[in-house]
Amino acid sequence: MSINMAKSQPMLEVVGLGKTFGGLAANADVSFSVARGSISGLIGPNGAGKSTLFKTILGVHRPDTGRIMLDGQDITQASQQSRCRSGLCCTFQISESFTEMDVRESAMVAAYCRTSRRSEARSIADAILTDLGLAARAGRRNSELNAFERKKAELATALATRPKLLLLDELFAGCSLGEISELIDILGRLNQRDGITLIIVEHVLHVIMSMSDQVIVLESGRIIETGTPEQVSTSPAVLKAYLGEDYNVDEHQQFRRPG
Ligand SMILES: Nc1ncnc2c1ncn2[C@@H]1O[C@H](COP(=O)(O)OP(=O)(O)OP(=O)(O)O)[C@@H](O)[C@H]1O
Repeated sequence: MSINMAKSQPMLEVVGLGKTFGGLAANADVSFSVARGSISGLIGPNGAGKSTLFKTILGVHRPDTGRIMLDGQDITQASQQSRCRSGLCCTFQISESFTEMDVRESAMVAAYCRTSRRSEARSIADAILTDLGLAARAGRRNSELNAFERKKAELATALATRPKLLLLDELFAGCSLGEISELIDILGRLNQRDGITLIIVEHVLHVIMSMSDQVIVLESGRIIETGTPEQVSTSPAVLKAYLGEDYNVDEHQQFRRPG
């Protein structure tokens, strides 16, 4: 494959993905693609199917229909570990088994996905902790961190796998305005400086609208709109999904809840 072809190839391509639980279609005929080096926002009302889609992309769920291509490689049947080695990772809450580890050890465990050498895993972990402003907490147990430090430790652990595509599930939830702005700076750096492609699921809509190159909107398991933040924020289908039939569009045609 020529270099130009590789560059134009999407980082992620999802085609006709479907996942049902019992009789409920949590995702139905979901198709979209994510450009290399871009930031995509995935939004939708509660129960729209966002987490199910993330989990299916990550290999937690097996889809009933459709396929998933990561950087040109079909990963539909791949294990979670193999997806991680192929460069797909998510931020996940530090589980019980990690709470008694220190911050550096958690990141080192993740770095072993890239190297079997302890010294190298340690230098990967330390470089990331320094970059995220967590170096001074490297020797602290995860259980000793405050909520925001815990989020950054989760991000550090995900980054230690050296992802090319990182899925972020509600990273901004519960953050103060100052913390939101710090996270936006960090994610911008990871995207612009390191070339990491990002997909962000978030209920904090102004974050999605300010950061994303494209926004994908799910409702009842199906994509109802894909476009730039501007296109999505004025889409009648999106307004109806969020606000119901009786929505009003303000004089700036902006997407916001009334009141
Ligand atoms: N493991 C499961 N077993 C059965 N039903 C499930 C399972 N996971 C999700 N669902 C159902 O699938 C639908 C989509 O759920 P999902 O969590 O993907 O939505 P969401 O958009 O992430 O919602 P939220 O914004 O509230 O987190 C919901 O009706 C949910 O109850």
